[in-house]
Amino acid sequence: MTDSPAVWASHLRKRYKKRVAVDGVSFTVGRGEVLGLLGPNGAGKTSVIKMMLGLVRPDAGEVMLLGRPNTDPRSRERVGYLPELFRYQPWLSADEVLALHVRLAGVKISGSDRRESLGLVGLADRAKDRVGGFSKGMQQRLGLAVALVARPELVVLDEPTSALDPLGRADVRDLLLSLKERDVAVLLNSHLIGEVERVCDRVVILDRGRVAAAGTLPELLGRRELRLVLTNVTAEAAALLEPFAREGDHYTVTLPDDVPALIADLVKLGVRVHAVEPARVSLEERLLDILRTQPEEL
Ligand SMILES: Nc1ncnc2c1ncn2[C@@H]1O[C@H](COP(=O)(O)OP(=O)(O)OP(=O)(O)O)[C@@H](O)[C@H]1O
Repeated sequence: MTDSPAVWASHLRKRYKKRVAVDGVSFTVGRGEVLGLLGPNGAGKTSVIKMMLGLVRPDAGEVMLLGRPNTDPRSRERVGYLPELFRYQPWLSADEVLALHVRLAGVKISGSDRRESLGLVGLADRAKDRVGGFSKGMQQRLGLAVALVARPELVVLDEPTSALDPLGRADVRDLLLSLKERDVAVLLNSHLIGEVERVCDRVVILDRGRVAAAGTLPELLGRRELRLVLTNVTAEAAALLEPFAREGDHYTVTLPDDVPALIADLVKLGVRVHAVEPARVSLEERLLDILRTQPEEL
């Protein structure tokens, strides 16, 4: 079963009363792949995650988790989940919360492995402290430890860094990269686009319940650009740059095959070249582009 994808979701659909929250969403997450789920508020990301994990019943569609239909409880044995809204038993210590989840998962994980999980999320010295006294960020770290403790093959993280400080976010990024190295698949729902851009192999962009775009980062960000700072740009030189976007002396053009040749031609025409910088559209720019060009009524 290890050659089946970690997640295979096909044509998921969910309506809440009159509101269609998810409308025909399909995607896969490969083994060891980190898939980012992006989209504006209310796009349907959490609904997709909940249907995927069997927490919400879809109106239509199917899901296979780690090679088993998600209607089979065994499909979730090797799945770790950090929900968007988390709350752990305030009267338990961090270690007791982990021990409880290990028992619920029905796996054998030793006390030292539990401590290792707490160490991974920076809570090693708080194992015996009651969760009720934890800050929100510490509770989120604990949630990550809960998601990881039972050695999952798939980890589903719904906004895992919403309560974390910048250092905590960097820790989570490292954690995600180490999961990837261990061939653990990750589905990451995050509004922090920079985070998604840094760790995800592939991205699915949802808008109003539908997949607006999907692909690897190079596929989504394919358009490469060259940014130049130029003065003395004559009409003849400008023709060489077409099509371009201009802000003052800053010109953005499609990346040409031969950058030195373009620069040499510009210089020959008397243009003064102050800076040349190849650039790629950021995921944020691309996301806004995609969402703005979506038809109003889908
Ligand atoms: N239990 C529910 N009852 C009624 N409507 C719901 C329920 N859960 C979600 N919805 C609706 O479904 C739509 C999608 O919500 P969902 O929480 O999946 O979006 P999201 O992309 O995760 O949003 P956010 O980024 O704000 O967390 C929204 O219009 C929401 O109001």
